[in-house]
Amino acid sequence: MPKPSDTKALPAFRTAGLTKTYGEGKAAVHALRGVDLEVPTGEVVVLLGPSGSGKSTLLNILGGLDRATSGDAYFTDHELTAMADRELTLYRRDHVGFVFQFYNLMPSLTAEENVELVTEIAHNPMDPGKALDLVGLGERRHHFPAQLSGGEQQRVAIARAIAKQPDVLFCDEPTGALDSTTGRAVLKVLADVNEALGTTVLMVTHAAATAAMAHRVIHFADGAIRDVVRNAERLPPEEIVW
Ligand SMILES: Nc1ncnc2c1ncn2[C@@H]1O[C@H](COP(=O)(O)OP(=O)(O)OP(=O)(O)O)[C@@H](O)[C@H]1O
Repeated sequence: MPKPSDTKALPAFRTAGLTKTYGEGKAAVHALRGVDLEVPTGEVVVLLGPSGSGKSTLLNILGGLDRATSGDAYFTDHELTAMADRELTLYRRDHVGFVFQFYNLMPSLTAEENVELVTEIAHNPMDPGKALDLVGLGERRHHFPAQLSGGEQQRVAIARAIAKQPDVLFCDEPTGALDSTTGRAVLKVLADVNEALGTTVLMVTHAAATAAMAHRVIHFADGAIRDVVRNAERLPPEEIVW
């Protein structure tokens, strides 16, 4: 799939009537029950909602990791819901970065080598050292994950995700395993990446206070959007308390 050209004016994502049902019959779980959503390009968007309300399911569909049951989902002008598996793979490879609660770093590789795993196959990568500089870990590039704190390991995972210069960064509970001070440092890195690179950031979190750093907050309940709030003023991550 080519890099979208002149798509700045298009929303990063649009969905209409998006549903996802796991299983069938009496065992069916309706994880998404008709989601109509718009995520503007370049924004930090936080998804909040009770456990089981469908946040990760939505993130996984928009990230090309899972498929919807019905409805439409677009990334810019590309229809994700119409893509063949091969196209979805290319979409994930060329446009999307993921940051999860657990960092999934290779323990036998240094920070820099973990980032290189991605840059070696990426379409338009940045220098791994630059990615580590951006997350404040340039000096620790030769350290192994076991020599880094949880927050530092998460920053390596963020460096790995941004090194391929994705259009979108999906973050599922990126601070879930971290204490609040370390979590704030990680959120600051995400805000800095959004600011410096214009990367759209879509973040699922249980830490409701995180909403204060977002351009837009989507409240989820029972597989649907209950409310979308645009923050008139955003709080710097370092001022967020939870
Ligand atoms: N692979 C699956 N098979 C069956 N049911 C699933 C599967 N994945 C998710 N579900 C169900 O779909 C619903 C939505 O799950 P999802 O993980 O999207 O919620 P969530 O809002 O992200 O929850 P949490 O905040 O706890 O992570 C839940 O009822 C969950 O049990």
